[in-house]
Amino acid sequence: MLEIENLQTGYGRTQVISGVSLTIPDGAVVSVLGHNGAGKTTLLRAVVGLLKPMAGRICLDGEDISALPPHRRVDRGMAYVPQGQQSFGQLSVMENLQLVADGRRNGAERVAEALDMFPALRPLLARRAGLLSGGQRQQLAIARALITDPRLLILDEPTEGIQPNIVAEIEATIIQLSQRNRMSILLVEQHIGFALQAADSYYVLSAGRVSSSGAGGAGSAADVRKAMLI
Ligand SMILES: Nc1ncnc2c1ncn2[C@@H]1O[C@H](COP(=O)(O)OP(=O)(O)OP(=O)(O)O)[C@@H](O)[C@H]1O
Repeated sequence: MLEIENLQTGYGRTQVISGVSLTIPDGAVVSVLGHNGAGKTTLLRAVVGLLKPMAGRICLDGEDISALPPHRRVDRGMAYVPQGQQSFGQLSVMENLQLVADGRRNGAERVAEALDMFPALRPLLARRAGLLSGGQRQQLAIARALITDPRLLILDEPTEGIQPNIVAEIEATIIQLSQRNRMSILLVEQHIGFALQAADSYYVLSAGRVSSSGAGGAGSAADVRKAMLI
């Protein structure tokens, strides 16, 4: 579904990603691991079109989308949930969902389906998003992305700073989206255990390059720790 070929990108003249190649097959979960500052978020920003490639290509279903702006990539089935559980704090949970659903075909249905993935949000629909816990806000952020009916869901550290019981719910939902809904998922994740449990394959980024990659599953943890020198 997505092929990144020898991607180089960064900020201004500063190159952060120095030749990354990565493949996400249809319906697969691909985890990207790496230390702080390795370039994980920068890679995701390039995939969704918020950063231009300095070199290399990004292909979706065989088509080079490197020059497409972010909204055209969303039209083609990409959804991006950035780090930090972003939502409109002054608006209610329902209003946050409605904002994405408005003007979309089957908007109401899509909201209901997103809430089915995160039933814990149902009793909170009237609450201001700014009053939610970090974990609830993350669930809302992913639910908003699901309303766009993505084929490729891109998640930046969805479990960062979240209490363990909600981490488990988010993890279960991600695995369910991939296994039941056949959604492809690109996941940046700090928890090596979850990143590998959920993943069909993994890539470790070090200083903007892939230092290790392989099949997902708990059996790869030793290789990942070695690549990350931990
Ligand atoms: N807007 C920016 N302008 C200039 N440099 C940036 C910008 N954002 C990030 N960087 C630099 O790019 C490098 C990679 O940052 P990035 O956020 O992609 O890393 P990361 O692997 O996602 O780290 P973390 O786990 O801390 O989120 C870092 O050296 C960072 O300082």
